[in-house]
Amino acid sequence: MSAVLEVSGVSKRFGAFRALTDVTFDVREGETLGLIGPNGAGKTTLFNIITGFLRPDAGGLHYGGEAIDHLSPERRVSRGMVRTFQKSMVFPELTVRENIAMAARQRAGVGLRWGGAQRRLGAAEARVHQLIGDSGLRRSGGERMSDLSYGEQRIVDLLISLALEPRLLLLDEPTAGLAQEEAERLLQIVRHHDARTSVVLIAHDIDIVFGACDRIAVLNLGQVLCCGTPEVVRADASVRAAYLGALADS
Ligand SMILES: Nc1ncnc2c1ncn2[C@@H]1O[C@H](COP(=O)(O)OP(=O)(O)OP(=O)(O)O)[C@@H](O)[C@H]1O
Repeated sequence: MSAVLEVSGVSKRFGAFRALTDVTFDVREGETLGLIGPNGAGKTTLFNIITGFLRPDAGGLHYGGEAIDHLSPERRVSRGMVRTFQKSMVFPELTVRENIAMAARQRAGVGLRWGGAQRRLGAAEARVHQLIGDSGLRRSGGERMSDLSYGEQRIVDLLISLALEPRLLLLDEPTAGLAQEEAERLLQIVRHHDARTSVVLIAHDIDIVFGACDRIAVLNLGQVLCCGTPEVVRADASVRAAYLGALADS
């Protein structure tokens, strides 16, 4: 399996504080990679570097085989890198369908070019319909976002991201604050994502990460302790010592 993203020797300081030190790992085509670590381990800082909001002090990134360190966040998005934030980004006054449709139309390029606009609009609408239907939301799409539960809004956040048909989807704590059933539904959507999309998932809930991810990278104090399959990570002595001691009992 080839790598869609390669992070090589990335380091980042904030003043004298080392937030990341020599971080190296890759994200492979179509996989879901979990990114875990205690509070302050550097997970969000790493997302900020991958998406271009922060520049590393050392090291670099390759995306689709190309160095992207010089690319702005906007250029990275236009190449299929999509990120969700810990806070919901929907428009509360618009309906579920309208929120997702904005993303689907942007992806389809509707409104940017005249030629074939009608066909692209039709394809975008079909995509919205399919995403809502496959989501298990039990909503028609005509409801205003503000009338949905918090958990349902987070699921729509994910559908908006998927409507952009990302090549690399970066999910920052998408299940935080969700009831168990909603978290499982959201992860089911992630698991059944388009096989061409690679996902990096930050989550604090160990059961969620071990259940949903093909591989897991463990950060601790800004360093990668281990990166491998759930079985490899679960068996790693340094991970157990630093972070997953509780796993020994599970
Ligand atoms: N802009 C900044 N200036 C100074 N320190 C920062 C800045 N951004 C992050 N840090 C520090 O870097 C460390 C890593 O933060 P980061 O948010 O990346 O961790 P995290 O693993 O995402 O934590 P959490 O799980 O709590 O979200 C923390 O100690 C944080 O206080």
